[in-house]
Amino acid sequence: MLAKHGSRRWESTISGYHDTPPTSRLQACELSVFRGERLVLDDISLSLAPGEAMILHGANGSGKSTLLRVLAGLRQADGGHVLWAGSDIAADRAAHASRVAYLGHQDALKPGLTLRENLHLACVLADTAPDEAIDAFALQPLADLPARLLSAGQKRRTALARVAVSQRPLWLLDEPTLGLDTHAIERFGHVMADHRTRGGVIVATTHVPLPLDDTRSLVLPDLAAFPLSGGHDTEGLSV
Ligand SMILES: Nc1ncnc2c1ncn2[C@@H]1O[C@H](COP(=O)(O)OP(=O)(O)OP(=O)(O)O)[C@@H](O)[C@H]1O
Repeated sequence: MLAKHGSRRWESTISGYHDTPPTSRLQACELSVFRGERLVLDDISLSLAPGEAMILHGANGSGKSTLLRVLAGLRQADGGHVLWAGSDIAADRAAHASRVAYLGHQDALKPGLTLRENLHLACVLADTAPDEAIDAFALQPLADLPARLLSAGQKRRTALARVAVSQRPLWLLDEPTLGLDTHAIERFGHVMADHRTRGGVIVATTHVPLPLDDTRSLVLPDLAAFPLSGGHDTEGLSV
């Protein structure tokens, strides 16, 4: 358990996140997104129940990061909707932001703050303590070093620890294992399994295998292979 006992977001008996009752579900319905003139996502639908995980596959440029950002509410789709528990996330963006832990390609650490200090704000927002996540990613010996002194893999572990302490039910992870060694990947697998056991949902992009069991998979076609007009003959994708 990564939350402090008695926190707002954690029920003290083994249970799950407060805002992921069994009826909560992430859904994307017929999403389409243009980047500039180019249609990048066309008619993408998905549906994930609490505890489920999905891996997004596809060639470079096929729109995996774009889809994650739309699911996070960081980018608006040009068509279609994203729903959480049946409600359009556009109806209350602040509420959606408070349930999402988003990790992009950048680790977004403050270089002058220590590892532990970098976790502090997420801990305050979630009313959690950092120690269990620090342990989960074997970061104890580094906890009081400024982030600027960490290696690439150590920074990535710290960014993943920040996701873990967030106590957010929806994890959207863009190539989360970038730079991780095999031990760190294994540890990350345990953290993801724990998240799912508590009803958390994961959508992750990756070009390498992730330590996740029983995942759904969505392969995005590379629409750059089609004319700029967006006129192409692929079927809409639905998972
Ligand atoms: N700011 C932008 N303006 C216009 N097009 C963009 C912009 N950013 C990205 N794109 C285009 O959007 C498409 C999808 O990019 P995206 O980053 O979502 O792909 P990806 O599948 O995550 O790629 P990768 O596997 O390389 O990380 C690409 O063709 C890219 O060139």
